Amino acid sequence: MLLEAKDIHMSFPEGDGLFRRKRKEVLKGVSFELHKGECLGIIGESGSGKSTLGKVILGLEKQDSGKILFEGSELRKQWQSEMNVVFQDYTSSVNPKFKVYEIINETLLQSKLSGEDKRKKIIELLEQVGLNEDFYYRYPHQLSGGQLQRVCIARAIAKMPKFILLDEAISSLDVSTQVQILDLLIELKEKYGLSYLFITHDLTAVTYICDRVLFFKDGQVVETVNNTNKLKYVKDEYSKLLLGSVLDIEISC
Ligand SMILES: Nc1ncnc2c1ncn2[C@@H]1O[C@H](COP(=O)(O)OP(=O)(O)OP(=O)(O)O)[C@@H](O)[C@H]1O
Repeated sequence: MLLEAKDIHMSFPEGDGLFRRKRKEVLKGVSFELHKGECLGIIGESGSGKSTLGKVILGLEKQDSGKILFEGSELRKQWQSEMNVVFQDYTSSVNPKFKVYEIINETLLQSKLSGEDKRKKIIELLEQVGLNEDFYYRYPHQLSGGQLQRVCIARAIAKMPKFILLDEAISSLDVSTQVQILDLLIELKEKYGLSYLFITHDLTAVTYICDRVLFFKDGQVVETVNNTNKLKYVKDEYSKLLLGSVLDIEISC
């Protein structure tokens, strides 16, 4: 087991001033397991708490209660460097004043590589995501959306993490670029044994890349499908609704 979430609860303050003591529960007892080398999809409607769950896993938000275990350990310091993230909004997740090599170098700052070795490593990473040396000195505005998302993926894999959170990582791209990025993610997963948590609204992408999928509603996992080829056999009413609205299939009862 790579990652385990056990009964995660999370709430945010609601309202202003005096009323800020009121809290809104966004995660209501979320539990799941992510196996090594698998891609687990989390699909659910907007506002259901998917990104909040991602942030709790990355340690960007602190849960009210519940445990996150990585390789059986709760000690975040030990495993923080084994995780990385690719967000939907590639333009705001990079510093526009940074050149491509500086963006990738953000993950390599602690590495002992220096000078020519670091340059070689960055070029190697660019090649791994289907780019090349020509992109090294370019600024984000000189890249297409797909190319910039590839740079973000290069930054995410630079230290060879075991786990990458993909939060709507393809949603801002056009359909043909989405397929290219999904193919790249599948290739990297197989090559390096990476594990992904793939947060999305997009069921087609789920069937393309995910091994298993969690249906998420109102801060809770309402159903887990262990084989994405069997999506049409979902039992939960919400999962059926979600599937029926996206896929033109008859959902079995
Ligand atoms: N920092 C915050 N402070 C207060 N409320 C927040 C905060 N972050 C998220 N929320 C609220 O938590 C709920 C869940 O948000 P979240 O972004 O996790 O949903 P989501 O399922 O990822 O939605 P989407 O698919 O639209 O990105 C929303 O009602 C949101 O307004």
